[in-house]
Amino acid sequence: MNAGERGAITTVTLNAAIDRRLEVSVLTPRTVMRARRAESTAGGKGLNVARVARRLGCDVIATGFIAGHAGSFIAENVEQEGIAPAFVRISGESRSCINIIDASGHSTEILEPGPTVDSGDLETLLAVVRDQASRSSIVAMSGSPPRGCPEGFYADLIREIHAAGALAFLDSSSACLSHGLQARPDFVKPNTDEIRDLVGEEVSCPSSAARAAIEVAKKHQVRMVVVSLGPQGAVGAFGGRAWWVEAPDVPVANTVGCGDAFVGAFAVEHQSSGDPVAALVAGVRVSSAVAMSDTTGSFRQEDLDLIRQASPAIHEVG
Ligand SMILES: O=P(O)(O)OC[C@@]1(O)O[C@H](CO)[C@@H](O)[C@@H]1O
Repeated sequence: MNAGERGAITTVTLNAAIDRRLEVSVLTPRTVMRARRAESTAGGKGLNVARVARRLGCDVIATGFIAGHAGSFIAENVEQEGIAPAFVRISGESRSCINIIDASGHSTEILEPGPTVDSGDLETLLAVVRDQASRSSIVAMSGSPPRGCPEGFYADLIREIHAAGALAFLDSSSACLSHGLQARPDFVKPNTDEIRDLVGEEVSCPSSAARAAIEVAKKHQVRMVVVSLGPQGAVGAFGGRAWWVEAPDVPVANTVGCGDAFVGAFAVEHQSSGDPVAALVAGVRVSSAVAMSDTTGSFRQEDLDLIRQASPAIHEVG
């Protein structure tokens, strides 16, 4: 099978979750609060990536660990979205991630630890990823690891993905990111704190992000390094050059899952055009549309259509 026949994008969510979004008027610690609205979606970063890539028309396979009744909810929710589930079932119960939004739009997140994996679970997932990578153009791995998962596991997955001939995208942090970089993923998306830790210099604006992204790309031989700058947009370093795409000015309802939406949209555009700058534009546009929607890691087509009407603001920087 050559790369052109690999239609799908596979996402890996090591610690899948039920994302619970609760709306309250005022968040008051040490009191009893009643939520005005509550919503549950399949979450953990990789499943937000999967949902967005599917909504953009791509064939998507979702793998990772799920457990218990919560795991069944996650698998059903994913299937309803038209995503092919290829999860590994483990013992215990998948976690819930709580996002409390108050009337001023501020978000407070509480993330449960989730179940513990053992070496047999990890071996099973490696085999599933090896198999799915052979029919995918891109395997996108996102999020924090569950308990019991070694920090170098993403690096093991990257080696399997490359051996199967697919591109490896990694969106994680701390030790998982630094270990993962040693296996040379094709794409990473550190935030400003994470890239500051990698280069040892403050990153606060597009030009400092561009310098840092070029340095990380060169040092770790990563083809695509993107730094998310929140409301300022994103900077991407590709082939020794860097571009900044400004985010459009939109009314923000819920920012949880915007970074994941960026990865989903970047992957879909990269798969179809192979152009990382076009993928950077797609990522910024779709993550802005996701910020406009109440639902975590999802967007309304009319918001995206409106954003797409304006020409993107792209600048070469660095
Ligand atoms: O613990 P992780 O996997 O790093 O993050 C989990 C999480 O906060 O990330 C997503 C938003 O990016 C949410 O869907 C989810 O609850």
